[in-house]
Amino acid sequence: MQLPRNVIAGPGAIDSVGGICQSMRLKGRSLIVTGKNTKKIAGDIAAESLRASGYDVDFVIVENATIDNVDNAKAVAKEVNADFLVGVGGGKSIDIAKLASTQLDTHFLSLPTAASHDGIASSRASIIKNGETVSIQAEAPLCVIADTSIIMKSPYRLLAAGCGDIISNYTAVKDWRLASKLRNVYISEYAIALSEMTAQMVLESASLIKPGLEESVRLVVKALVSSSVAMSIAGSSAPASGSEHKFSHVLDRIAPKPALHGEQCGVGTIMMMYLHDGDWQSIRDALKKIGAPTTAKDLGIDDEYIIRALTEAHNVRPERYTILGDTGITYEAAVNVALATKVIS
Ligand SMILES: NC(=O)C1=CN([C@@H]2O[C@H](COP(=O)(O)OP(=O)(O)OC[C@H]3O[C@@H](n4cnc5c(N)ncnc54)[C@H](OP(=O)(O)O)[C@@H]3O)[C@@H](O)[C@H]2O)C=CC1
Ligand SMILES: O=C(CO)COP(=O)(O)O
Ligand SMILES: [Zn+2]
Repeated sequence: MQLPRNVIAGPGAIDSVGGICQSMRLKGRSLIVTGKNTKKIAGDIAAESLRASGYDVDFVIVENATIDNVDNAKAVAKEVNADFLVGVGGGKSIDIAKLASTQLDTHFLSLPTAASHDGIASSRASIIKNGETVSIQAEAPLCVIADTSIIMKSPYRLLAAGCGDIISNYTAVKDWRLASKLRNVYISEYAIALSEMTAQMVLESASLIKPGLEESVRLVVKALVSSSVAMSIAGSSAPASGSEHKFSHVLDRIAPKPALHGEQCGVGTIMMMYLHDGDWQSIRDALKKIGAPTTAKDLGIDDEYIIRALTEAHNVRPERYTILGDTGITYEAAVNVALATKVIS
């Protein structure tokens, strides 16, 4: 069970990165893995704090979480003799730093700049390999430093997406339980309890989650960490990634302009909860209250891609059994699901 040693969340936390690294007895050179926007928003601040504590700092700017970009980050780390990596940004930057550091057998710190996904503290990395998103076992961050002032200032859309990623735990757990009954797949009741509790917390607090509220940020950041820990307890993303994530991963591949990961997972959860004969309306109502997408139109994705992603989702990670089964959903049935749940009209 891989868990972070420290999780520090609060306003201005990023200014203490250097001191925190010293307190954990990290030495030498650091490589910051960040995006083009997040370098300016947080990467440069982290670098200043690291340099003030005597660390050398280099940067690698990344975009998509592909295996090539992981390899490139490793090459740069070797070139600059980095002793540890710091992922600063959204899920992609953090996942690249997470897998690169694991494969380099060195430490990494996770500095999320948005509460947009639940990989901030997990020991899993979601990486695109041969066009498909695969979930790879990595090492959990040594430390998570979530600066709630930076996260507060991030576009609210990112926070709403993070809520979608957490609410998706509902169908992920239902799929995992189904896999256990039909395929005797190992499940962890601890991981399930934590994963479901986290989703329930967000669902029940939906009316408190609003733009510009520090309390909303704290609530969602804590939930994202809990969801991450559930994956680490399970040693797999299964408690947080089921049929709804398969749907999102197909959209990432086929949609001309995919939406955010958590947004797509939220919409996928509405439809997969319908397939599970669960209370999809409460899921939809909560996402609407939070201001997260509930329809294809909200996602900015044409109906045809929603239907295609539904019919192809079962092909993603076929070893992970879900409500979609081995042969998936037919075209007509996919249209019915999307219409019944008002995802398309
Ligand atoms: N490993 C795991 O357990 C998990 C992994 N994931 C993965 O995480 C990814 C989704 O993460 P997500 O964060 O949605 O996607 P991204 O990392 O692509 O971030 C989305 C966008 O938000 C920008 N951004 C981030 N923070 C800020 C900020 N404070 N202000 C302004 N813009 C900001 C990023 O900027 P920039 O361009 O600079 O990066 C990027 O353009 C997917 O690849 C998914 O598979 C999701 C859940 C779990
Ligand atoms: O996004 C995740 C959990 O929210 C990770 O899931 P995957 O293993 O499907 O990439
Ligand atoms: Zn997710």
